[in-house]
Amino acid sequence: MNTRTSWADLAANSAAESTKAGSSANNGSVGTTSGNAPTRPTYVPPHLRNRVPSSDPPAAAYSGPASSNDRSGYGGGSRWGVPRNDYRGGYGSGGGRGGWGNRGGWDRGREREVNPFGDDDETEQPPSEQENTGINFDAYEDIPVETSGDNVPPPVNTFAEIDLGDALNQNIRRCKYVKPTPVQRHAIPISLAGRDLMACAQTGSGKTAAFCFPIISGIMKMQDQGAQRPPRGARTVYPLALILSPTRELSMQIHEEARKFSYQTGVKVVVAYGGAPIHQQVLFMLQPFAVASLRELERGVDILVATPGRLVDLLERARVSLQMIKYLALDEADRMLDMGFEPQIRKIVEQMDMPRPGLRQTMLFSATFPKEIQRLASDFLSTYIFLAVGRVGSSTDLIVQRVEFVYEPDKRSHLMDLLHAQRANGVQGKQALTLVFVETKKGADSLEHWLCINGFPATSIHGDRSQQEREQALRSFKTGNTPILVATDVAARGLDIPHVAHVVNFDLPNDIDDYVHRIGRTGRAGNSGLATAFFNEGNASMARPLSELMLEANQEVPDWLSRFASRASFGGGKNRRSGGGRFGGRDFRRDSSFNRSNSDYYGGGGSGGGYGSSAGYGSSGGYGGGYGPGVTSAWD
Ligand SMILES: Nc1ncnc2c1ncn2[C@@H]1O[C@H](COP(=O)(O)OP(=O)(O)OP(=O)(O)O)[C@@H](O)[C@H]1O
Repeated sequence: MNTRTSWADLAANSAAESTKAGSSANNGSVGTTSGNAPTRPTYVPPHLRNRVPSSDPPAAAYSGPASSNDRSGYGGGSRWGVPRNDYRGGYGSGGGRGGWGNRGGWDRGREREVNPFGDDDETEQPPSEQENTGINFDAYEDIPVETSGDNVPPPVNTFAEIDLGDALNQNIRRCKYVKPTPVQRHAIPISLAGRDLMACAQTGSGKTAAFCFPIISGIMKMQDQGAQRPPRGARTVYPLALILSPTRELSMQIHEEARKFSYQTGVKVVVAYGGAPIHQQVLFMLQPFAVASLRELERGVDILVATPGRLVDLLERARVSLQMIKYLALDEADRMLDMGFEPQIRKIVEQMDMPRPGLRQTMLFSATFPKEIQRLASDFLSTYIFLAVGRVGSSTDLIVQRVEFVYEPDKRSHLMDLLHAQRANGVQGKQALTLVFVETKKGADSLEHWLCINGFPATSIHGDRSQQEREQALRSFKTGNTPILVATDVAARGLDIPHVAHVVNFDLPNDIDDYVHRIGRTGRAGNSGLATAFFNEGNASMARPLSELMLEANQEVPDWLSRFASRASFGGGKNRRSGGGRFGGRDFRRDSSFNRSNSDYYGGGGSGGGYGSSAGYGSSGGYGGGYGPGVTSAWD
């Protein structure tokens, strides 16, 4: 149960944490202090922002700390010309242009590995259980867990109980992970036992490590057993594991995490993701950077982290072969299998040279898993275990949720009121990190502009921004240089940004699962957070799923929303609650209406078919669309 405080207090508390944690990064930064508008010498309006000067050189395969004028005419992610202080030393670039890169991992010439922890002096201090590990374990003590499938391996309580290998265990300690989170307690033994897995667990509950640890540990074991690897330097590379995610930023984040977990294990992790808009990309593929990065990749990859579009491109150009894949992980698996991505995923998994289910191990993870998507996903799995941790498809009750009725034309001034109050309650006048979701890219640009001219340093992330702008915006937000990030759904899933105090759904999404992922950018790893949604008649179809979700998460549902919910006709395609709207998400194999043919879904493996069937998926725009006419998908 939440200890309720006002939203401003919550935001202020979180800002206090932010201040502590981010003080070095923020040191002297412009735009986060006091209520006055910052000095903005070089503001560039949104319509000029994507004009990348043609003289802008291709990014190098490695870049150290950059100077402040290397970005398209404006300095910080804020576009205010704020001096940049948000580069992490030693961070391999991969360029801002997408493409490839082992981002700072291996010095491939000499096979010397850059320490991703920056603790080269090796004075390792094992953290005590009291020490702040980023996870508030008490919040997870009584979390409900449900598993189904044959012979489910028992969960563990500690990392020590699992044979992950010394090097990986040391990295877990370096990450200050004292004990496994609930999803890790269950998922890691299942995966180590070689079983396929479909796992649902709440946002921010540690799913990345849950799929990375077994993969890294498995590859280490293969190395110990002297497994044959293809020769390095070949034009085609043969990764042993593939991790797919829907956005570039999420792929980069998974890569960074995986690189930490695999430090000094001998396991090599490389990321490949989409980059600039297609016309620039074609041009860019001819640039030396692309060639250099491909060469880098040719020096070896064990785990390839990728977005689907870029991977298809690489497969078609025969730069990557999936023949040797032993592990396939789909993060945000329900998104990866919805209308937008499903054909690409089928191509990668079924139509290229990847080993069949049963010959590889497949792990699907998400916080939401609608039954229709579970059914689709079963095509990719063999005799799998379904794991549900927490109220799946639900939000965590660590997030205080507010819904406010705001007419469309009043949204901006209402947002302004929230931000002013938040600033007044903030720590030392600092703005708490606030993530504002809007529906369209244009809407993001225009709100960002409006916030900036009204004294709130903001930046934005959406699909029309270049990759380097997107990365820069994220950095600028993380460091607090621009403590407001206006985003489309491209930032809704997976991004782990510490100290986000407040998520504002300026425009509510059309899909309740998207709402769950969006608000999950706060209240992560056991910390509290606040989510405010602006609701009006245009969101009537969300009234019912939203009020149900809030009730489930012990939130106060305003009377007016309940009235909307009782009026709203329900049963529309998009707002089915994940897993059937009850605790645990539900294994679709247990639902007789999904088992019409009486085939043995517990047997998994290829019997699932049924895409486009009368189960409802694929009809009326299908699940997970949510983009109105003229709105292009925010996804990569
Ligand atoms: N065992 C652990 N101990 C302490 N911190 C952990 C542990 N496992 C993960 N974390 C931290 O918890 C945070 C959230 O983890 P992660 O990003 O994997 O969540 P997630 O479940 O994938 O969220 P989402 O559904 O939003 O993608 C990260 O900062 C991660 O480093």
